[in-house]
Amino acid sequence: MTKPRTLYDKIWDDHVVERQEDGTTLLYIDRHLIHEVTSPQAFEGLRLTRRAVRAPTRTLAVVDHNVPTTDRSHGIEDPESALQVATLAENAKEFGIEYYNELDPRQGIVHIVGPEQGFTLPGMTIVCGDSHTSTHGAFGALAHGIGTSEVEHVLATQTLIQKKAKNMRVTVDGTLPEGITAKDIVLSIIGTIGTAGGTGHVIEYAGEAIRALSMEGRMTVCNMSIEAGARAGMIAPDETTYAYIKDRRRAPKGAAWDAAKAYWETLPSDEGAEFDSEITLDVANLPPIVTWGTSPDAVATIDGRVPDPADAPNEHKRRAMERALEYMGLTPGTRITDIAIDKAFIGSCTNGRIEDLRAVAKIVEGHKVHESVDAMIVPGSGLVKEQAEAEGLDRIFRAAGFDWREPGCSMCLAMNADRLKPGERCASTSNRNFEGRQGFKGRTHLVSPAMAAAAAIAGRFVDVREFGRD
Ligand SMILES: CC(C)[C@H](C(=O)O)[C@@H](O)C(=O)O
Ligand code: SF4
Repeated sequence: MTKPRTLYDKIWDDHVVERQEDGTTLLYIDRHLIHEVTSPQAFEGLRLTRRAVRAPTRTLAVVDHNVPTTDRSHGIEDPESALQVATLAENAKEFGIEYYNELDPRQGIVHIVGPEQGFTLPGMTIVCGDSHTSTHGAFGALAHGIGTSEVEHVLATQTLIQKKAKNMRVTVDGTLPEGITAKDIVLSIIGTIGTAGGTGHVIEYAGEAIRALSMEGRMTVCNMSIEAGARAGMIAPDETTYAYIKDRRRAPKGAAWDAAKAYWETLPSDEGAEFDSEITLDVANLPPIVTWGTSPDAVATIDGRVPDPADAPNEHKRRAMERALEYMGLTPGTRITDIAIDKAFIGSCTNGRIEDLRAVAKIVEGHKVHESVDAMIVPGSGLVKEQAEAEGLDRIFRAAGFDWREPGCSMCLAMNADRLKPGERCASTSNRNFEGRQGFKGRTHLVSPAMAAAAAIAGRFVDVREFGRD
């Protein structure tokens, strides 16, 4: 009998090109996604050494971080962004890589585009010069971010030097209550294990609450694995996965589909496979989660209050909490529902997919954005935008007073014109709430799309479970 293996073990084993005694391994890379921020020097490196891209068809390039989310049909005004975008376009052309420019309907945030195109498939190794590459793990792939020098290495060789991480399993039991989402699950996981809880590990998410999630929800969970410190997050493929992939443009067809599916079905962790660490959570009574601080593990529940540093377990924690509260402009003991917001941002690779927008539409239909709030919705891709418009969601958003934008990363990280002003407070569906993340001195509260939508309307955080009842 061979030793039972995890999903991670299996994908790893199937991609080893060579392994040295100290564990240093050359891994084959199936898919490489490229965006404008982390690729210019990598292509420059290829040029300097007169190398080609080893496997152009395994590489896909798209602009997302720098693109403005306003009308771009007349070019990009900001010279720096225009240069970043033009550079990617030139590099893709010169090296023969498929490229979606800012006017292409397939353009969008790289982690939304890969799955949409069927470029992301189970059992694959997938990398991108971007930390949220973990998103693709939702398909039962081993997917993680890499640095720019590694981007060059993958472009040139289609391999990556790695050491194997440990296996961690997070089992999420229970049936998710109405109005509670994948975002609340992952924020609650991070709140439980902390931002270093997954360090050195690849997390496999399992359990009935994970199985019940759509692919969109699974992507939201895997997306934030990086915020728990993990190298990657993954979910074993199942019928939900196959139904999402089938007939996508780059997915295998006909006999190739059958063969691929037969392989994918061998991937789930074997019974008795050993995990180096295990966590179990029950979400049957999970309330909506709102972050109060400047780290994604600073979580509170909607019915809770801003915590008091006096209750911190140690001096170091107390200081960090004090600093976070000062930055966030919050006082200990304040009810979360008494926190007023200035902006709402709905979008990002965490929550910029069609299902997220449907959840928002359900909340905002027939309501108006609060007079003191500026609210924007940025679809994760052109295809998400098209789908939302085909369903009439954009009309609901506009009628409620939301700004309906062109796809991109936008205010998730403020690399374009979409940003918070100093002191502004935002209900955001993105994944990071660090100081300055959404603009200098901007204040970010991470929430689910439904919670951001409800806050935009109420002007403060409210419980989506009660929203619209009165
Ligand atoms: C710009 C890019 C390198 C960065 C990342 O790696 O995650 C960005 O996408 C982010 O979310 O901070
Ligand atoms: S949406 Fe945000 S987290 Fe995702 S890739 Fe863009 S900047 Fe990074």
